[in-house]
Amino acid sequence: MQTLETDVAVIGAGTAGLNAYRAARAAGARTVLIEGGPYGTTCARVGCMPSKLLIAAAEAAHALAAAPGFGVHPGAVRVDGAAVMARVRAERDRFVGFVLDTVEQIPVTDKLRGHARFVAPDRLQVDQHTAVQARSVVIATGSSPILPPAWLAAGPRVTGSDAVFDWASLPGSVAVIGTGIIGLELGQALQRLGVRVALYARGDSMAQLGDPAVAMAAAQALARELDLRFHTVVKAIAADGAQLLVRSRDGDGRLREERYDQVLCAIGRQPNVHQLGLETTGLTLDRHGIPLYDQHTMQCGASAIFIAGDANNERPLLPEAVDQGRIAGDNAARHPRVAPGLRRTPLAVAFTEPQIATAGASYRTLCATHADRYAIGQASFEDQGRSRVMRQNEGLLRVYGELGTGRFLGAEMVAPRAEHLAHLLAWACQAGLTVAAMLDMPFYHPVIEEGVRTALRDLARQLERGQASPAGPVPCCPGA
Ligand SMILES: Cc1cc2nc3c(=O)[nH]c(=O)nc-3n(C[C@H](O)[C@H](O)[C@H](O)COP(=O)(O)OP(=O)(O)OC[C@H]3O[C@@H](n4cnc5c(N)ncnc54)[C@H](O)[C@@H]3O)c2cc1C
Ligand SMILES: NC(=O)c1ccc[n+]([C@@H]2O[C@H](COP(=O)([O-])OP(=O)(O)OC[C@H]3O[C@@H](n4cnc5c(N)ncnc54)[C@H](O)[C@@H]3O)[C@@H](O)[C@H]2O)c1
Repeated sequence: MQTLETDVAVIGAGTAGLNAYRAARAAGARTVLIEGGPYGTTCARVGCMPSKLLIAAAEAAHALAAAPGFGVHPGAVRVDGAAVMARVRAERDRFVGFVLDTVEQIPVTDKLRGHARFVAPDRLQVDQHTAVQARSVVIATGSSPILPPAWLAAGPRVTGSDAVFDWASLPGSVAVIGTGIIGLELGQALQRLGVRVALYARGDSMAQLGDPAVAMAAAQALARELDLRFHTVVKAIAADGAQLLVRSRDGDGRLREERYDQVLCAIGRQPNVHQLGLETTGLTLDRHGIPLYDQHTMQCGASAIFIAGDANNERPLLPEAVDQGRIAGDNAARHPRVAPGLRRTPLAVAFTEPQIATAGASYRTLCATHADRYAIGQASFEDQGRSRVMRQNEGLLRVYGELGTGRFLGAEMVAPRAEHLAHLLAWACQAGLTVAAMLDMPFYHPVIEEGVRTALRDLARQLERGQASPAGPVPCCPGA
């Protein structure tokens, strides 16, 4: 057993960990980066990038399927599943390669392989080979898919999303459990690539949406092409020859048994904090076992331990892992002189079609923080000019503004090209613009952004009237 002394130890060489490492080094600290799994990051290996590669293939197939609506007839479309998956893997490997190059450039003496766990607040045990004595520690251990053992017992055809990107070809049928971002993105992509897909949702939530009106619009839009089973509980999964038998019960109590080639379990991810020996640190944990921490410094209590990225479950998204990792690494190096870092306006995009996006304060947050002190404006995309031109005229945008000040607070939407609308709105939010100031901005024609203007005009009217919502009291019931 060797002992290693350092200023900062970073646990996890994912996106948050790599950024923490760089920031700590830039602040002049001796830093050790500890990785227990493969290098390459979740984003590049099994997250953002391979999922968007699969979605890109699905968009190509969908564009052909939608072409006759414009009078364009491409002929018989054939999806070569093996070729689709080969491209996903090849491009994925290329993205992973860039990360591996970065890791390769880190001095060997700064890298340690193995799983780390605390044995004291300032001491880590890495596998059985190294004890690390550190002035500060950054926890950047990421998250893992939740996979119920009872479902996994049905065999290797029950998987989380990680396994999808290693499929050699496309299966004939997939049951997707969960209508969070992963379930919807992958479920729709597979369906568009010709796979028979059914999505099981125990409630009626849609991705990250909290606004019931937008969630309903999203459900309506996606149900046009997807077999969405709301209020349906998966009771059991069993092996059935080469297939899987899925037993479910719907909201009316009806039992169903159906066969699929694969089950994709997308019921959420949990932070990797439970095998870390946190009980030896004296940190106060929340009810999920995550240390309490300051969202501006990433510091856990008054300790020299910092937590960043999916590990803290605050906003488990790539840009957040970057920012939080940087803040945590910088403060770990400077401890005890920690300082708040830049936390940006929340922004999240689900790459479904239509896309689902949230920017600024979410509906659920406003219900908690603003109660009846905010108004809602909205715009439907059904008759929106440019959306109709593109035959993508579906969706709903709801924008929120503060009564009294007229300040723009946030938005939830299901809309064509929502990734761009959400950026626009998040920037306005972070700049602290009022709704009136936003309406003074230029809008071209014909563009989807004109839908934003329609919603903002509606919001301006509601703010003018001093009303909490266009249709009476705002139904503040998260998940409704
Ligand atoms: C299918 C999918 C699609 C996604 N799409 C998007 C998207 O489009 N846009 C977006 O913004 N976000 C997306 N995300 C989320 C994004 O990928 C994550 O938020 C981000 O990668 C988290 O980075 P991280 O550094 O916190 O964790 P990771 O990159 O997972 O890094 C954690 C590292 O810690 C290591 N580790 C864990 N425990 C220990 C230990 N005890 N000792 C040593 N090492 C340890 C792990 O091996 C891992 O390498 C997606 C996620 C998934 C799963
Ligand atoms: N485009 C993106 O930015 C993107 C894409 C993919 C993933 N991600 C990140 O990954 C995280 C994890 O995604 P996710 O979709 O796995 O989790 P999620 O938490 O977003 O959604 C999980 C869903 O599964 C449902 N669920 C839970 N238990 C269930 C059960 N027993 N049966 C049926 N449904 C059940 C939940 O109600 C929820 O709707 C996301 O929160 C997001 O931060 C982001």
